[in-house]
Formats: sequence, structure tokens, C-alpha cells
Amino acid sequence: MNTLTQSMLQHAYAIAQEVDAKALMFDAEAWENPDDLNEALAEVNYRLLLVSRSRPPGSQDSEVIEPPEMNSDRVSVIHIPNVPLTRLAQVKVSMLVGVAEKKLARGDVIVCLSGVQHSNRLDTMVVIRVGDEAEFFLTDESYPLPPDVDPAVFERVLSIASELAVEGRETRTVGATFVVGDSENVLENSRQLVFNPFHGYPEEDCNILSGGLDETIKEFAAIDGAFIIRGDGVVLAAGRYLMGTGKSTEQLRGGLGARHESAASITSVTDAVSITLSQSTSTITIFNSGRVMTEIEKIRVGGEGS
Ligand SMILES: Nc1ncnc2c1ncn2[C@@H]1O[C@H](COP(=O)(O)OP(=O)(O)OP(=O)(O)O)[C@@H](O)[C@H]1O
Repeated sequence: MNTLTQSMLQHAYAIAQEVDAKALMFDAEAWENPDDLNEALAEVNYRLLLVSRSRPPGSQDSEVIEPPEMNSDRVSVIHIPNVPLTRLAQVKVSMLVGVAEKKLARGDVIVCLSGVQHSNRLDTMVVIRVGDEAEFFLTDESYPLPPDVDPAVFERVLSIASELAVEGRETRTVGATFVVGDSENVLENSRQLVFNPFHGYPEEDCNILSGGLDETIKEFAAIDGAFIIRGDGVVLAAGRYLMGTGKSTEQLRGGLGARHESAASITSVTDAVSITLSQSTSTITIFNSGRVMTEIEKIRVGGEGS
């Protein structure tokens, strides 16, 4: 391990102890292989949140460093979308997923370490109190998800939206809205714009957690309207027109149009959360209670985090 990385680890550990941090958040992807990661983990005897890239259920990706099996309360893993993210976006998404999975809570202090992917080098340390930075959690909600939404479903939708942002469709950017949770209410507050491609299929074939559905969803992102996803991951509909427009509880910033307005509004009249990918900026915006909860900007095509 190089001197800088060792020094970063030691200082991060010392700071975590001094400020009584909830955890040290640690980027598993900065390592080239699991042995190097293990060596680094042995350096710090503190509660660890390992950030790792998520893969679709059942898929293999040799680029992804799987954190070692650890039978310990000291270490838990947060999966974030497997797309290039800036350092800030990575921290933001890790915190969001960490809070959704109840591994973190508003007010927790965390010491975050990251480095360029597979470089074996840590070069960035950030100390954050979850929820303090306005741009991380823009609403007052202490828990970001509706009660019926499995955090794994939220994480998968976030991954699919992030991949869509990077990949686009047939060389073009695409936009999409995923409305997750409180689906009976959401269906009552929306109507079918076009034929629902998920209608009539067994639920087990339409669950985003069961694998194999990502490409189908990405294909249907091109059709007008929103996806409606039940809290357990079953995709109930695509091509859905969301009603209740104009009921968002805050003025959206300039440049956001009907897609974002409708995504915000549906979360003000139901308990759902909306995840919206902008076609024009490739920014992902997450809404709940009619307001912006988080924005993830600059999901980039290729390159290193900055
Ligand atoms: N009420 C609605 N329910 C579901 N989808 C909608 C609704 N209104 C608009 N859309 C979707 O948004 C698309 C138009 O988005 P528009 O450009 O007007 O909004 P925007 O918020 O600026 O989004 P973007 O940043 O992606 O351009 C439509 O093609 C349609 O797919």
C-alpha cells in the first residue's frame, strides 16, 4: 500500500474516533483486487460502510470488486449504481442508499474516503453530517422512502435510471420517470397513455429484483409516460400519464418541465417516491412529498471521478 493511502487511512481513522463518527465510508472500487482491499480494511478497526457497485441480479461483472465476506457487525456494504459518478455524486448516492437501507440516519457523521477506480490509491477524504448539506437532502424528511418500498427496489431503480443516463438509447439521450410505492393510489391518480406492455404477465416475470428485466425497462423508457413500480419491485405499468399536475409543493427550478412537474406532483398526492431522469440534462431527480429530495448531476460517460 502506498504511503499516501496508508496515511489517509490512519488520519481518517483518527478523525472518525475524535468526532465519534457513525462510520468510515470506504470506496471498495478504489482497489484493484480483493486482497488489496482486505489489506486496507485491516488497517482500520472502526465501523465501516463499504461502497460497492451494484450489478443486476444474477449478472457477473469482473470489473466489480466484491467486498470480502465478513461476519462482522463492523462492516456493511452499500451498493451504488455501476456507472461513472463524480466524487460528490458518489458520496451523495452512497448516503442516500445508506439512509434508505437504514444503515445511516440524518445527523450521523461519516468520514468518507475515495479514490480513482482500481487505482489502489485513496486521495479524497470528506467528513459529512448526513442531512446537513442542503444539496444532499433537500427536504426535511428523515427517511426518504415510503414505508412499503423495499430499499433494494429503490436501489435497483436508481441503478437502471443511472445506466439509462449513461447509455441512452440508440445514440440518443432518453428521459424517464419511475414512480415507486403506494401503487394503488398512484394508479388511481394516473391513466394509461398507451398500451401497457407489462399487462397480463405473471408478477414474477415483472419484478425488477428477479433479474433480466433491466433491458426491457430501458427499451420501454422511450415511450411517453411513467413507469409504476410496486414497493416489492413488480413493474405494474409503463406509459402512464400522471395526473394531479400543478400540485407539487414547491416551485421547481427553471428548465424543468412537464416530466418533472408530474413526477413531483404525484408524490404530493400519494405516498410514492419518484425517480426522474431528465432527457435534456441526464440529471436524476428524486422527489417525495411533492418536493425535490436529491439531485444527482453529471452522471458522465466514461472517465474518472472528479
Ligand atoms: N403528466 C405526465 N405524466 C407522465 N409523463 C409525462 C407527463 N407529462 C409529460 N410527461 C413526459 O415528459 C415528456 C416531456 O417532458 P418535458 O421536456 O416537457 O419535461 P421536462 O421536465 O423538461 O423533462 P426533460 O428534462 O426530460 O426534458 C413527455 O414526452 C412525457 O413522456
